[in-house]
Amino acid sequence: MGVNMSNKGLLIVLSGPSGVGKGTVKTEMVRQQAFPFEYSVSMTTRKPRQGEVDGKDYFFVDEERFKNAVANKELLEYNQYVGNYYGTPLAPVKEMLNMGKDVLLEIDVNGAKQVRSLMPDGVFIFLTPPDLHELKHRIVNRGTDSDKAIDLRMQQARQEILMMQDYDYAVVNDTVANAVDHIKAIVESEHVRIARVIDDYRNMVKED
Ligand SMILES: Nc1ncnc2c1ncn2[C@@H]1O[C@H](COP(=O)(O)OP(=O)(O)OP(=O)(O)O)[C@@H](O)[C@H]1O
Ligand SMILES: Nc1nc2c(ncn2[C@@H]2O[C@H](COP(=O)(O)O)[C@@H](O)[C@H]2O)c(=O)[nH]1
Repeated sequence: MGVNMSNKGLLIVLSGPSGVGKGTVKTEMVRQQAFPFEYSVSMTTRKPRQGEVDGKDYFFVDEERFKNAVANKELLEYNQYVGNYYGTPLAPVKEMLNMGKDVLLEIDVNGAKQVRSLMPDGVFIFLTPPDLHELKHRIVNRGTDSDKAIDLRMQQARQEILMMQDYDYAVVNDTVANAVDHIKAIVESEHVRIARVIDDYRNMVKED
């Protein structure tokens, strides 16, 4: 983890297997106003689920539009996941960070790896389920995926959980309240850490 020495906002990458509760935890952080952040709305070729709103949950696009976005370098990262494309529009992320706002990305582990190599100053948080049985229970209970899609998501999850060691922090989503508190503490301590490093450098320059 590097230190962001500019006045830019903090990039917060929340990743972890599908169904662990990333979206639920993010929504609760917004509801509680746990800390100020902007949410990066991803682009996807997946069809909207019931209740999902274009431009709020995702930008729902067809494959041609997605491939154009890739070709035009409009995406910070992208990945194909269980038959659909998902990617992070770059311009709004850059704009928000430049305005000094913290930006939260909620993306899969493959995308997080790409972001890590491009923006190592971010804070990378892996949300993990208490166990795989509970993960499956959550995906099944969500009621949005076919049996085949559930099997594919569980197969992916087994691979993804092994990548936890590449993250700055792991947070167990046992209860949503615990996960929110833990993420809030991580972001706050990250801001304190950055402020301390900047102060140390300022003092060093003064003393010279
Ligand atoms: N701590 C928790 N305890 C019990 N159920 C939870 C918890 N967190 C989330 N859930 C439930 O698990 C299901 C999956 O949650 P959610 O859709 O937020 O996961 P996700 O990680 O965002 O998934 P995806 O990456 O596929 O979008 C939902 O039905 C949600 O209500
Ligand atoms: N690499 C990216 N992964 C993303 C992005 N937006 C969401 N996701 C991840 O995809 C899977 C499936 O999501 P679902 O909404 O179909 O359940 C899940 O792990 C998401 O976190 C993105 O922009 N880039």
